[in-house]
Amino acid sequence: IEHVLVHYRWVIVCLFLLPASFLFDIYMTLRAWLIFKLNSAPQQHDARVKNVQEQVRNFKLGGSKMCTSRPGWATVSIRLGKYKKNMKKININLMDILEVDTERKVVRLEPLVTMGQVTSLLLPLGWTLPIVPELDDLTVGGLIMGTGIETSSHKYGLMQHVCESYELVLPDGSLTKCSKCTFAIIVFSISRTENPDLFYSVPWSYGTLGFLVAAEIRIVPSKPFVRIKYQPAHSAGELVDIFTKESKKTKENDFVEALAYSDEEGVVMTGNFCDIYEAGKLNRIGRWYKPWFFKHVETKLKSNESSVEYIPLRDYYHRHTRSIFWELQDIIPFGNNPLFRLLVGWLMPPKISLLKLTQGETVKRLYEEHHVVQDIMVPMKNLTKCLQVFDQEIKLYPLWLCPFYLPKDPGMLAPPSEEMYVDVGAYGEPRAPDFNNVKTIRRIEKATKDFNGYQMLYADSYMTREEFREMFDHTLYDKVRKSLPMCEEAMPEIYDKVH
Ligand SMILES: Cc1cc2nc3c(=O)[nH]c(=O)nc-3n(C[C@H](O)[C@H](O)[C@@H](O)COP(=O)(O)OP(=O)(O)OC[C@H]3O[C@@H](n4cnc5c(N)ncnc54)[C@H](O)[C@@H]3O)c2cc1C
Ligand SMILES: NC(=O)C1=CN([C@@H]2O[C@H](COP(=O)(O)OP(=O)(O)OC[C@H]3O[C@@H](n4cnc5c(N)ncnc54)[C@H](OP(=O)(O)O)[C@@H]3O)[C@@H](O)[C@H]2O)C=CC1
Ligand SMILES: CC(C)=CCC[C@@H](C)[C@H]1CC[C@H]2C3=C(CC[C@]12C)[C@@]1(C)CC[C@H](O)C[C@@H]1CC3
Repeated sequence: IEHVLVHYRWVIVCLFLLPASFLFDIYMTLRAWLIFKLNSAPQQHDARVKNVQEQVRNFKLGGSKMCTSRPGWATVSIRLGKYKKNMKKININLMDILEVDTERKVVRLEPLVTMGQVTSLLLPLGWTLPIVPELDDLTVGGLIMGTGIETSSHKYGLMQHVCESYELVLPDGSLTKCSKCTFAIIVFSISRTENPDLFYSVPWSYGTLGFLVAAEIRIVPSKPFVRIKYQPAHSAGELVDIFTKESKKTKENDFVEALAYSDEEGVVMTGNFCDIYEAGKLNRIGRWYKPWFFKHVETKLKSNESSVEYIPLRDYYHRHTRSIFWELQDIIPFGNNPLFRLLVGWLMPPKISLLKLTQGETVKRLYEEHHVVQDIMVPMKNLTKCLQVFDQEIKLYPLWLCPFYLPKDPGMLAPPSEEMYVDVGAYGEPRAPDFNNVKTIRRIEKATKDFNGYQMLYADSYMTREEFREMFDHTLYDKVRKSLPMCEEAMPEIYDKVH
């Protein structure tokens, strides 16, 4: 079985995982439809939260700690979460959209709501989240407790920066709400803010302060299409220049992204919401028979000229979903073949959770040793140096470049000053001859720290506890953990979950 899993993984994926993924999606869509029609989600929310409180109150101190019961294989991250084996698992059965408030411009969501659900509901209403992380299965809880980024992040920041409030069941079983400390509140001492210390320490806390049971996230008006401009670059300098310039245009560009195809070539994409499209320039890239998005973008390198096309908004948001960025080419090598797309493309992609569940020990080990999945966030001014480090250490292309604005808010990320950052994402097989998963990633982690950057923690991290504390500012986190009853005794530390 292992031999087949390693050498003919596509057989298993095509014969079993694709139909299973399809059936799972049908079940979830029908369930969501029924819940919406019966309007049952908001009514059941309070009872479900009480159930979470009860489970937490029943937890007995001593030895083990608490985490969510979501199995490791079901999550969108590289790790399997072995810590879950020995911890008391709290079942957070909260997976519905509770309310869309277009007056206050917020949506209230339960933590297991996925990005796929959010876009299905909001886009037809003419609204969207300011940031929609692109994989359908990413959840609100995971993105808040971890982090979320998208190509609109140069305008809005990370997921944490578009959240208005969190409702949490704390380690002692009490329910609390915390919200942002706004300028008006500081200046006029309006006492509407609730526990801002907790609010600012929740992002990147990986569920170590309490259990999220609902969150209010801002919404912004959306339009049905995105006008995309592709600008090819034929040297590293040109790529970084265009990308940096476009990222600064926070008013002009709604979306900015770049794909680096080698150390010398890349394509910068800028996008804007629009209501209509020019005749002959509409490209419905989400359709099952269309080429994978990163392959389509690569064709833009053949020219020196920039070009424009229009993409339906939902297709744009989930543009990297069908090919799981460029990961699927390793799993189904003929996945982008036109005939395969035409016949089977509608079943793609297999669910990440099912890929994880069926990967087996050998595939997992091979991925650990010969594969890189890392996102490194560095100040934009260090992008050139960062690309050189990636080229020297892993030589893996395409690289995903996504700019984001990082304000100087309290919390785990404490940048020296507010500035534009960039996420450099590497997903695939490294071609650097002396690649060694632990040594190489450790060198990249060191470089990241030297650049005043941060590692995204859904990926494998090899830092020591001290190095981790140097990269992420634990001042507020430690203070909040001390102040919350039973927190230090009942909840693990972030490092113990992510290293
Ligand atoms: C995969 C998936 C998951 C989903 N998950 C959930 C979920 O977990 N919880 C959930 O509540 N919904 C969820 N939805 C959304 C919901 O189930 C419907 O798809 C929603 O879009 C209603 O569309 P409709 O056109 O069938 O309803 P219709 O009955 O035709 O809707 C009529 C009109 O009501 C308005 N409307 C629709 N939704 C809302 C709203 N929320 N607030 C105010 N006005 C509205 C719109 O103007 C719409 O045109 C999900 C959808 C999908 C595809
Ligand atoms: N574009 C992007 O921004 C992308 C982001 N990611 C990353 O993927 C991860 C999200 O994946 P997803 O599968 O949704 O999340 P996970 O289930 O992996 O959850 C991530 C962390 O959040 C904690 N958590 C989740 N829900 C709750 C809750 N209700 N209460 C308390 N803690 C909670 C989990 O705790 P526990 O360990 O106890 O289960 C876990 O430590 C994030 O880390 C994100 O940064 C990945 C790809 C793209
Ligand atoms: C855009 C950002 C910030 C991150 C994107 C990260 C994703 C490309 C990865 C997140 C989890 C990864 C997993 C895999 C591929 C790459 C991700 C989707 C696998 C599906 C690869 C095959 C393995 O057998 C299972 C992996 C699970 C996690």
